[in-house]
Amino acid sequence: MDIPRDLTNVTLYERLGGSAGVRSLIDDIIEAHMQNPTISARFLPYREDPERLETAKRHLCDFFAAGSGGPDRYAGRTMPDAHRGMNVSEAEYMAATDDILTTMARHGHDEAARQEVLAIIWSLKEEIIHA
Ligand code: HEM
Repeated sequence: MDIPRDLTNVTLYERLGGSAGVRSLIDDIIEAHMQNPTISARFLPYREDPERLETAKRHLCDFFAAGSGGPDRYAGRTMPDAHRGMNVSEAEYMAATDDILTTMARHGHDEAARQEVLAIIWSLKEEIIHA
């Protein structure tokens, strides 16, 4: 007999495709940041420093995974610490958010998943801008 699958028990992390899904999202989100005129200047220098880029991507993956119900522990800095001194503006925050949601849509993630991620990002706004 088929046991009906209760979709409400599927974590956001699983719906994002687990570790591999999150990694491919982060790769494409960072690429989008590098091509977004509002924030590219913040991210393009990382092209010249692949090791630093990889560390930042690893932290971003862990952060995303830990925040969406995955098994990973986040070992990066807190949001105010990571963005301190950058003086990130509201427009930059909106541009980054837009890249994240657009990339999720391109990866086929539905409205519900995008809304959940948006809610998390929104809750962090005050910790990121003008930190
Ligand atoms: C939209 C919500 C955002 C989230 C959830 C977020 C999250 C993160 C996380 C988890 C890290 C890794 C911290 C670490 O390596 O210890 C990070 C690093 C970074 N973030 Fe954000 N961020 C956001 C928005 C922004 C914006 C708007 C900018 C600039 C326009 C920005 C610029 C950076 C940079 C340059 C780093 C790398 C710092 C470094 O390697 O020294 N972030 N962010």
